Amino acid sequence: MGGGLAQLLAENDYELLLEDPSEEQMDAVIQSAKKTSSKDTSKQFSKYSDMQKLCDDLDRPRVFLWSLPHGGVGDGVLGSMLPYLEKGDIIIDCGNEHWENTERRQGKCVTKGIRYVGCGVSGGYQAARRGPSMCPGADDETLELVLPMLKKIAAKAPDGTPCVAPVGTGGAGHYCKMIHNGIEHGMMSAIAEAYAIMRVGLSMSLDEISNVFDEWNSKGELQQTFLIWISRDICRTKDPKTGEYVLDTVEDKVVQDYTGEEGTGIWSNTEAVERHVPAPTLTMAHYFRIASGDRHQRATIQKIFGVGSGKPNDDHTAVFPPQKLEGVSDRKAFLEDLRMAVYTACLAAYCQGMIIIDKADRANHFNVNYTSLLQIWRAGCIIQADYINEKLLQPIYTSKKEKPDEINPLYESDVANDLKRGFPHLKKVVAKGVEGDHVIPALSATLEYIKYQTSTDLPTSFYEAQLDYFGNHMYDKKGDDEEGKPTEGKYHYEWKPV
Ligand SMILES: NC(=O)C1=CN([C@@H]2O[C@H](COP(=O)(O)OP(=O)(O)OC[C@H]3O[C@@H](n4cnc5c(N)ncnc54)[C@H](OP(=O)(O)O)[C@@H]3O)[C@@H](O)[C@H]2O)C=CC1
Ligand SMILES: O=C(CO)[C@H](O)[C@H](O)COP(=O)(O)O
Repeated sequence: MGGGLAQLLAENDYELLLEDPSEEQMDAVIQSAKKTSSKDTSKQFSKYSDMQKLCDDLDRPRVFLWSLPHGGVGDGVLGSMLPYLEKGDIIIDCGNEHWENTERRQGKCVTKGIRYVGCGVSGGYQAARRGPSMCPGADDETLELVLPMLKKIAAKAPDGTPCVAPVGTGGAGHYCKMIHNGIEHGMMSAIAEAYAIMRVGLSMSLDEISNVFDEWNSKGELQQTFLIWISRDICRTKDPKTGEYVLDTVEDKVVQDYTGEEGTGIWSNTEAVERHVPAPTLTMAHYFRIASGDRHQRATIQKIFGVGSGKPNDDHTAVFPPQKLEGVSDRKAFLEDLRMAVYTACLAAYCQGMIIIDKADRANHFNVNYTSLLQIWRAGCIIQADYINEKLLQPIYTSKKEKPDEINPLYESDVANDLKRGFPHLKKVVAKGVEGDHVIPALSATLEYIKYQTSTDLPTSFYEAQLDYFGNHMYDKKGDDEEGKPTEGKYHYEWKPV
């Protein structure tokens, strides 16, 4: 990511002083720039292995931009620079850093007059090279200083507006990028689940599935959705050396949460729970990927259930294998159900993410600029979804000039209508999927979400009774609920007098 951003900055006429633990990596960046740049940028790069020398050689005001693994690495790099930094220097942290680390570092820097920007970057390594979506958070004055440079390199929406804008103060940029990734995980899971339904449930070939994704991407509610258009490409990509579909060679495990490379999935779900925001599309997608990550454990459990050898590499099977869907006489109609089911899950993921941001915004005084945030997500990012962003969410957020106490997309009739419209399609897909033993965690969780989030008659009356029975936790009587925040119940019943 850092290498791509460096090349992009060079192409935009900036001079780059590179620093990396590996000289080879710096050479690779310079070589890549030679091959891929629209002009000769080789004279704009120089390599450093000594932080003091790099700091001395940089023109004032000095701007440091890095893209590092989160946590200790960033702390270490900042620690190695701090002795040489001065008032007015600017650091732009483009990694996926935890927002609390960002705020801690901002606190550390501010005492020396150093400006620290927490800038989430999205779009992957290719966008880093050609134009990413960038989500910077810091005080207004600092953002004003860095925006001209970031605007030059950021992705541009079709109307030319750069996908970078001031998002908020403190750790707001990294916070919003973290939730971007949470939304991304919900969307990815729903699409992966739909892929398997088509492949196994409808016995479709990869080329056929690719065509379906292409159609979904071309019009309607999933139009210009990054994850749909890359799904089209993933399904049709063959390795020219072997003639095999690359997808058919990919093992079924997502390991990022185990390796500690990334933390955004864990953090966004922890945030949801801690802020009391039901976000089941995000959370079920996350549980699904952590279950997938430990293939050895799955194989062991499978053997105990009486299937397979227990060795992760021997088998690609299941105790309850997904089946061809029964009773789908009209494939075209079912594919339309599937399209709407995926759209509904993607929309729910967006809503859940926006609600988490809203809660955190008010609790942490981030002062999030939602119009900026949605502008940032218009192009160059993984959750680009034109209909959801431009047709549904932008009108809602731009109409709220005076920030109300709470911005909740579920309170908005256009979003509500779409979730209502998607519900019967999602229900059909989930019902068929359940019948055929398909693995559909994000889709089924979204169906449940829509049901419970729109009901005032839930089985949780029974749950509350259980809590009161064993724990004297108190309950409210029907009709007692007061407007406002949830409060402790007023009644206890001696269910089993001693
Ligand atoms: N990959 C992606 O699609 C995206 C990644 N991100 C975020 O960007 C950041 C970088 O990701 P990515 O480029 O994929 O990761 P890489 O592992 O490719 O790059 C990490 C960089 O950090 C350097 N580094 C590692 N350890 C140290 C250390 N102790 N001291 C100094 N430098 C160190 C590495 O050096 P060396 O090259 O020598 O190993 C490398 O240059 C992460 O925070 C990631 O979450 C954000 C959006 C998209
Ligand atoms: O930030 C990203 C995209 O937006 C990166 O691709 C990141 O590596 C994805 O990791 P994770 O799935 O663990 O969030």
